[in-house]
This record gives sequence, C-alpha cells and structure tokens, in this order.
Amino acid sequence: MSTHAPVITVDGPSGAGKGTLCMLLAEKLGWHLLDSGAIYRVLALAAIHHGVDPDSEDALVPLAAHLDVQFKAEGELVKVILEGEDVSSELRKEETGMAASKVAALPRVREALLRRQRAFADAPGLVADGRDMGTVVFPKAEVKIFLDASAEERAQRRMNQLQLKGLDVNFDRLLSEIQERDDRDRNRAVAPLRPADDALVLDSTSLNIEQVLEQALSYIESKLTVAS
Ligand SMILES: Nc1ncnc2c1ncn2[C@@H]1O[C@H](COP(=O)(O)OP(=O)(O)O)[C@@H](O)[C@H]1O
Ligand SMILES: Nc1ccn([C@@H]2O[C@H](COP(=O)(O)OP(=O)(O)O)[C@@H](O)[C@H]2O)c(=O)n1
Repeated sequence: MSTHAPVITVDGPSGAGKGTLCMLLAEKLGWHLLDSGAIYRVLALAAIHHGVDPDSEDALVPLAAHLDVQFKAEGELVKVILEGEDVSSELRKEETGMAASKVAALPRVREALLRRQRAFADAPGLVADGRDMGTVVFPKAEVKIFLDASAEERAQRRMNQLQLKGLDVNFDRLLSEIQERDDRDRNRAVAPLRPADDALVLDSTSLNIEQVLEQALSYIESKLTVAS
C-alpha cells in the first residue's frame, strides 16, 4: 500500500536562494530533498561526456531515460556520482547550468525525467527545488512557494558564492548569463518557469536567508499542521 507523502515545492530563477531554502527546510522538517536542477545538470554532463549533441532531442531522450546517477549525502554535502564518476564540482559550474537549460528546453527530455523526479516523494515528506515543481511535477503539492529576486541581486549572490570558492568572476558576464538562462527558462514551450496559480510569491531581493526561512516556515505552518 502506498502512503501519500506531503510535498513542498520551491520554484524560481537561478540565484534566488532556492537551494539554500530547500536545504534548511528539509533539515528542519526531516524531509527528503529533490534538487531537480541537478538532474538536468547531470544530463547535460552525460551528453558532453558521451559526445551527444545537446540539441538532438532524439539522442538525449534515451540518455535521460537511462541516466545512471546517484546522490550520496556526506554530512552537509551531497556527492553526485554519474556512471561511477564523482561530478560534484563540474556540476555546479556556470557553463553546466547553461548547458542544462538547453537540454531542459526539450519537451521529450522533460517527459523522460518526470517519473524519476516523482519517485522522490516519500514519507515523511519532500521538499522539491526547481522551475516546474509546483506547476508540472507536483501540481497537487500541499505547499507551493515561488522564490524570486532581482536579476542584479541574483548575479551579486552568485558572484559572492563563486568568489568564496576562489574563482575569478566578472559581474557583467554573470548578469548576462543569468538573464540569458532566465529568458530560455521563462519562454520555453514546455514547463516554462512561472509561479503556479496557488503559489506564494516571495521576493527575497531585500531579505536575508533567515528572513526568507522565517517567512517560508510561517506560510508552511499555515498550510500544514506537521510543520510546527
Ligand atoms: N536571501 C538571501 N540573501 C543573500 N544571499 C542569499 C540569500 N539566499 C541565498 N543566498 C546565497 O546566494 C547564493 C545562491 O543561492 P542558491 O540557494 O544556490 O540559489 P538557487 O538555488 O536559487 O540558484 C548562495 O551563495 C546563497 O548562500
Ligand atoms: N525543475 C527544473 C530544474 C532545473 N531546470 C533547468 O536546469 C537548469 C539548472 O537548474 P539549477 O536549479 O541547477 O540552477 P540554479 O538555479 O542553481 O542556477 C535551469 O536553468 C533550468 O533550465 C528545469 O528546467 N527544471
């Protein structure tokens, strides 16, 4: 007998703070975490490693359907293993995000990844991070949040994050890459980035991480009795 697991979806553009918020929520609630962007990133890397044309939907669909990926929690970090190889650091590169947004625009690729994402919904609950979690993957989720922030603030956050890793980054380039990815994600034909009709839209431009967490938790508590 399958039990229904409650789902909290957090969608929004790159750098809005989704990953940070989802990790804190999953930790606080003791729920599972789905980083759906990581799946699209892994697929983009698999295509690059196998020399598959990232524009060829026909070649990408079987790769998506048979993607051999494991997410291994190691303390606070999640190691991502693709076909036995640790791709964790390659995964977070900006160029991987850009390649992911290209493969993610292909309808049959999205379809091939649906079941894999839905399988993450398990007791006691799931926090799902992405672009279409509340609109397509979990349309009946109990709680939906759309986390936003201005493109400039998101580019600044990404720049700080990359600088902390010791990388040399240029703000204007980062901003234009974020805008290019936003445009592609918002204007694609299937599962475009947009808030679900029943989502709380939270603009984090002038909120710090604690304030975002506080507002999200108070909304979750108003929707779910288990969140107290
Ligand atoms: N409200 C916030 N204010 C300032 N920085 C934030 C906030 N939320 C997240 N960050 C930082 O911004 C960067 C991007 O956040 P992340 O959670 O990776 O965004 P996303 O998953 O939406 O791309 C991280 O370095 C994170 O620590
Ligand atoms: N549910 C999702 C998650 C990510 N994606 C795509 O995957 C890319 C990378 O997603 P990500 O969440 O890892 O990116 P960041 O927000 O961390 O920059 C996005 O730009 C989207 O094009 C998607 O189409 N649908």
